[in-house]
Amino acid sequence: MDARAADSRQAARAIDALRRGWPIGLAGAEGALTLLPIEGATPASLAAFDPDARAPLLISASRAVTLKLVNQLAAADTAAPVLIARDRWIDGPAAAMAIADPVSDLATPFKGPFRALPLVHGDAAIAALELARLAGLLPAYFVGEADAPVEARCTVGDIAAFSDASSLMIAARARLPIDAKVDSEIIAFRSTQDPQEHVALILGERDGTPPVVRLHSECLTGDVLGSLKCDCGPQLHAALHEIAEARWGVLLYLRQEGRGIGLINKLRAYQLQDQGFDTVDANTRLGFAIDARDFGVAARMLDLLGIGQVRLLTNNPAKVAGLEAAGVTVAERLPLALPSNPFNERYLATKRDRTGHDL
Ligand SMILES: Nc1nc2c(ncn2[C@@H]2O[C@H](COP(=O)(O)OP(=O)(O)OP(=O)(O)O)[C@@H](O)[C@H]2O)c(=O)[nH]1
Ligand SMILES: [Zn+2]
Repeated sequence: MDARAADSRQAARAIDALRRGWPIGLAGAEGALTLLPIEGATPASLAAFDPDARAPLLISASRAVTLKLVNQLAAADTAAPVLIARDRWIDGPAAAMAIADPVSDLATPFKGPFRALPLVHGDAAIAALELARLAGLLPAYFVGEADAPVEARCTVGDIAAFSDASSLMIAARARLPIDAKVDSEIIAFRSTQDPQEHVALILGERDGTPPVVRLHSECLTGDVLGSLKCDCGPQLHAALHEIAEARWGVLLYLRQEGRGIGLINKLRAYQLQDQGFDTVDANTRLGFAIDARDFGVAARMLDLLGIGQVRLLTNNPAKVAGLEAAGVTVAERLPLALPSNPFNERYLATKRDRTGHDL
């Protein structure tokens, strides 16, 4: 690996390339990988990347479990990404997509046989899956020859630098009377890395007491469209009204759609839920963490607002732990539970039973 300092711009370029379906190089301490994302690959882009049709596939460990590949791996390797040999039946992007995308398993139940290969450059492989998440893609790649053409090159360190919230700054603020409280101000944040613009709403007049704070993760379907599959929309409005009734408080609107996997992957998770999997298993089957959010960004926003202590509106112990780990004192946890409906009953039960929500 080259010894230059970590540069988040290289990760930003790599993410942009992946979104466009372009190949990238990714270097780790153990060596470099040349990668073409399976999602977005075309017969032409694959032929340019891998003219001899030899490039193996890199997939997540949990996807390998579903594909019954783990029995070919050493027990110690079951959490690591998995390389699959490019056997003849994997004859193009469509066959590879059937391997990458669990949503299509019902349509293409007979796949294989698979041959697992020893994983090379493990740290780069793990970072590659993280980069796919940041790009909103399925975590799956063709792994090409070292001299295959690439559009961007980054390192494992660049990706870590990209996710560092310390460059987040306040970019603009304005008075914003809202339905829940006329006396409110909106503050938008920007970082030099991540283009996501997080937002804070401050309701009421700041006094010396810890504010009531809600960390709300973006949910386009629930917040905007009134989806009944989750509790996000009603929670957002209930939180704003609770904060409005407190002495003062803050709502952080965090651009962490789908618990950090992005809108498109969340909709894939919804399709898996329609096939019978719950919200936890749907994420895992896609190859993602159950919750990919990083609440360090929320801590940084609070810090920029001069808030060190909060009364946190949540049922999620991971939010309390995440804020505390990042240096924010959670003086009190206030519950925020709303009535269920027939469409989100199972989702709420899963949060209670499998992710430790206090519901
Ligand atoms: N991946 C995935 N994300 C979902 C699903 N349903 C809702 N979400 C996302 O989950 C996030 C909502 O979580 P929050 O309401 O902030 O928090 P929480 O973890 O439920 O904890 P509380 O503070 O107790 O509400 C949003 O980003 C939604 O888009 C799902 O089935 N799959
Ligand atoms: Zn939601």
